[in-house]
Amino acid sequence: SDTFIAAVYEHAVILPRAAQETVSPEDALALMNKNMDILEGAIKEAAQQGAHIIVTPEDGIYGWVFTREAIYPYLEDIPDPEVNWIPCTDPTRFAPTPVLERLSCMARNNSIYVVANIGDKKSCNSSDPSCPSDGRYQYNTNVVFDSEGKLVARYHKYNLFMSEEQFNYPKEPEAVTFETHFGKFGIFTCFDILFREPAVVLVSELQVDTVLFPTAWMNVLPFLTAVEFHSAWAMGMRVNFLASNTHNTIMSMTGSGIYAPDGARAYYYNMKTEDGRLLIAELDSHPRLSPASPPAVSWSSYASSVEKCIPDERDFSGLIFYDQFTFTELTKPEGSITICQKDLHCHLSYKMAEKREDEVYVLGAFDGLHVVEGQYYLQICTLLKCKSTDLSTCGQPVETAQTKFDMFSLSGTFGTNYVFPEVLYSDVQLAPGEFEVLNDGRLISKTKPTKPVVTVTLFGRWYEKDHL
Ligand SMILES: NC(=O)CCCC[C@@H]1SC[C@@H]2NC(=O)N[C@@H]21
Repeated sequence: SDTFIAAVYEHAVILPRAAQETVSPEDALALMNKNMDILEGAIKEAAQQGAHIIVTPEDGIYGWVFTREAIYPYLEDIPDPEVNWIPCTDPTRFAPTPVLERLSCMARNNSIYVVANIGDKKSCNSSDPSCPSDGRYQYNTNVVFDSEGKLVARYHKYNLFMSEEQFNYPKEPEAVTFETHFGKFGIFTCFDILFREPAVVLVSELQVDTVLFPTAWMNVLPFLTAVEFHSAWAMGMRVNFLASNTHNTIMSMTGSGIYAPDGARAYYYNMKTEDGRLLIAELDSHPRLSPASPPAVSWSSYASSVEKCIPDERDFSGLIFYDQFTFTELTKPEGSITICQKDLHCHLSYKMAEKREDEVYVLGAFDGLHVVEGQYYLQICTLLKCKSTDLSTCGQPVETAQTKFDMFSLSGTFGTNYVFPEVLYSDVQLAPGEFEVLNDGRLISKTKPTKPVVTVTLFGRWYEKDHL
């Protein structure tokens, strides 16, 4: 088919009463069934609305903050999909797997692909020198069932966040794909998105059309809020991206979406209530073949051609999420300015509808290794609103703005081809259809931006530099 209907469900997970305590297998299953009751409602509704596939969140069936022992009763031994198995019709073929059986039946009974995140366990012994002392590997795992309930994909998360002490790393990254009549799919989980393997391999080498992305994502402004970063990854990598987040406002977890390469088709961000939400939208099955497919981008072309920047005494430093940026203030209502850090030169042309006295914007550059919660090399050019008119607040999280821009054009001399374009309006709103990336690397407003701007950012990841 040329198009398909995608669904993602943001789920307010029912958490175990004390995730640090070990419960019986019966109590573990009872909690998982409560979550699956809600997921089943969403799956039925999605199927009724014609969806071909639905994604549910990471940790969506049992929650988080477990110890290694406490999560054990929640785990099932998930076979390799090669075994060709429909748990719904053949539940006793392997060791008891009530969660796989129920998920498989939800897919089969509703004729829809179902994507879920659960825990896998694999026993091992001393013949394996890496076998953990408790005699088992435990993996954070995504599973996919096709519309007949067959297990078609199993993916073990490779980039665990802050080590996720309850889980093991798989020995090698797994690039998991499967084919459907509505395109080729790849799958990875949450923190994986910041690294080359398996995320970039799936898109750049295995050429998937759509990425399935269960996540439990804590939002961090100004660049790493879920809807902002995940939609930017879809655009930068030129794939469809189905992001299903958990919903827990205390943990700043909200933000799910159905993203196409040219912008969001549907998204949900809600820090006001504890409601989950089903999103449904139509996507191209093969977005690269679509006439709307954005062109390949030469990211540093434009910025390399403009006047080089000369450090100015008014430039200053500030931290954004532990990284030291170099900033320059936008002092005029319109203009063209540059800022540099190391090899990265960032260039901005802009026009504000009016220059307000009570809001300050800066252009910032960062070229360096981010070292908090994992190491990853970044090159970032950003236009952003400061928290107050005091320049020492520039880089602190800001959600709202009142300044409207008539136009913006942002570019940088990136050393990497992996650059994710972000535009975030006031109140954590995206700007689908209102901006684009030109093939010379400029991120430009297509029309006059309709809402006040919080940030316009080119977020570059330079994977080769992570370990230098
Ligand atoms: N479950 C996960 O793997 C969560 C990782 C996503 C967190 C993103 S990536 C780095 C930022 N730090 C946060 O606290 N949230 C952001």
